[in-house]
Amino acid sequence: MLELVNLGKSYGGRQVLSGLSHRFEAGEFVAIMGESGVGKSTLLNIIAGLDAPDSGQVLVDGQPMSALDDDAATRLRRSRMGFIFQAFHVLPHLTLLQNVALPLLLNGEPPARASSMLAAVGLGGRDNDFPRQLSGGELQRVAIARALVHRPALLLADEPTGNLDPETADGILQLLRAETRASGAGAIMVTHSHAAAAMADRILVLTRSGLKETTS
Ligand SMILES: Nc1ncnc2c1ncn2[C@@H]1O[C@H](COP(=O)(O)OP(=O)(O)OP(=O)(O)O)[C@@H](O)[C@H]1O
Repeated sequence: MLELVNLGKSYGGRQVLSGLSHRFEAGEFVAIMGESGVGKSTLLNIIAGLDAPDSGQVLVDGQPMSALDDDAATRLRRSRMGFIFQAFHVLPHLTLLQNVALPLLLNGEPPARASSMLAAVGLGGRDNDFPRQLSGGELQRVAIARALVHRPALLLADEPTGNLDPETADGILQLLRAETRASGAGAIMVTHSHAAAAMADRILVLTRSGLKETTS
């Protein structure tokens, strides 16, 4: 469903991605690992359409993202993708419930599932709290609930368990797996954690020469 064709990206004359091609199948859970600074977040941002490649294409269901106008790209992201970013982008003036319900509201769907998603990430009963009342790990769990609430076809996650203790991280990873399996969603998860990567269907390592499959 998602294909990267010959992607190139540089910042200020420094080449980060070069000639990167890869095909992700629908419904597979893929972990991307690699050295700090190699371009993992850059790649995820390009897939998410938040950053543009200098060259090459991102194809979604065979269609180049670059061929979509801004409205169509926004609709595609909003309805088909879920995002968990390193900076959680939780909106401070909305309650936790309102934050999690946002993707449903933007897609014109009833917000019924938002409260149960908060409970699923261990924040049951805190619907009316505000983000300022939460720890970093709790905020991350709100971001995870929001990324999954509209059952996206593709989940993009940048270090989704980076701020969590090992036990909470394990619970969240199991939730990510269960939710994506239940809805047939694919996931691309950038992580430095071998424990997190171990639950993926495939582990890819990003190096200067591209994405390489690994068995460990
Ligand atoms: N907006 C930007 N402007 C300039 N340089 C950038 C920008 N975004 C990323 N870079 C540079 O691109 C390189 C790759 O960054 P990126 O965040 O993608 O790496 P990463 O593999 O995700 O690293 P980490 O594992 O440390 O999070 C880095 O050298 C970074 O400084």
